[in-house]
Amino acid sequence: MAQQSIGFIGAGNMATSLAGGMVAKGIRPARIWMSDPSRDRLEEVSQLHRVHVSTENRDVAGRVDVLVLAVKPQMMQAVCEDLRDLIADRQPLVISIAAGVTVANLRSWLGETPIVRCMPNTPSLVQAGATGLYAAEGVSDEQKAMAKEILGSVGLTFWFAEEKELDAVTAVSGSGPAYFFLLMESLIEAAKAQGLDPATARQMVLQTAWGAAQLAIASEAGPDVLRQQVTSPGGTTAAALNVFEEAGFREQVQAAVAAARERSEELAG
Ligand SMILES: NC(=O)C1=CN([C@@H]2O[C@H](COP(=O)(O)OP(=O)(O)OC[C@H]3O[C@@H](n4cnc5c(N)ncnc54)[C@H](OP(=O)(O)O)[C@@H]3O)[C@@H](O)[C@H]2O)C=CC1
Ligand SMILES: O=C(O)[C@@H]1CCC=N1
Repeated sequence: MAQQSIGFIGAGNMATSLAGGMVAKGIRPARIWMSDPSRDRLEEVSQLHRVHVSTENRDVAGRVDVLVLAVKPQMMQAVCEDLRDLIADRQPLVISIAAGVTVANLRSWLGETPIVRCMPNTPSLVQAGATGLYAAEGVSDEQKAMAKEILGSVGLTFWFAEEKELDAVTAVSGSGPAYFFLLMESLIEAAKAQGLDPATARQMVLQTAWGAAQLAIASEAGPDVLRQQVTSPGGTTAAALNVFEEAGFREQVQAAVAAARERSEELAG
């Protein structure tokens, strides 16, 4: 990977997942900077990943080649406007990971600079991320390659030609890990309710989730076929799946993803 320095504005869950994943992948921590108002948080991140930290966003934005904006969407305007003069001078590649915040929003707050919007997810921490990317007009091929290299160091990357598509990406892969974690939580609770001890319940559920994902990735067959292979006619799986189907599980997933997409659109303001 090239030797550009990378700065994160905001050292929250997603930024630390990305930075931690990048360091674990072999990117030198000395190339990574992070800023956040919380000294405690920065101390924790620097202990864990050995990256440079600062409580001053301008200190980070003034020294890096690639600036990753990783604050909550609601904070983005104030954060960008504070950096506007530095951005005008330095013209770094800006990568925003914020849900819903559009290139038009970012341009109006930051001024002219190359902008890539992306939607990563927290499994990036273990190099198992999935990131959707969209390059605004004016981003060079070299800058696109740089963005792909950074996000690609922590998982799979997918380019989208239309910015609007990122709302669907947010609802599917951005928020998606939480849907699977909810299923894991619920299955652990159910296992405990059936009398398994908590530690065993947790391990068995996580191994089952990991195994199912690995099998689905490795297999040519789709998840529908793999589901059928588990489901013996008149057996236990059929009894469980009937409960899910009767409760409208599929419709609930459709509605949940539509709600996430709608929220992503609302965040654009
Ligand atoms: N979490 C996820 O799975 C994903 C999140 N995202 C996007 O990533 C962004 C961050 O989300 P997430 O990591 O979950 O949120 P967090 O709240 O965990 O992280 C945001 C961080 O920014 C800090 N912060 C607040 N104000 C400022 C400021 N003025 N300057 C610098 N840092 C500041 C916050 O500090 P404090 O807590 O003290 O306010 C917090 O540490 C969002 O825009 C979200 O849409 C995208 C994909 C997935
Ligand atoms: O919940 C959120 O808004 C962010 C975006 C995708 C995942 N977390």
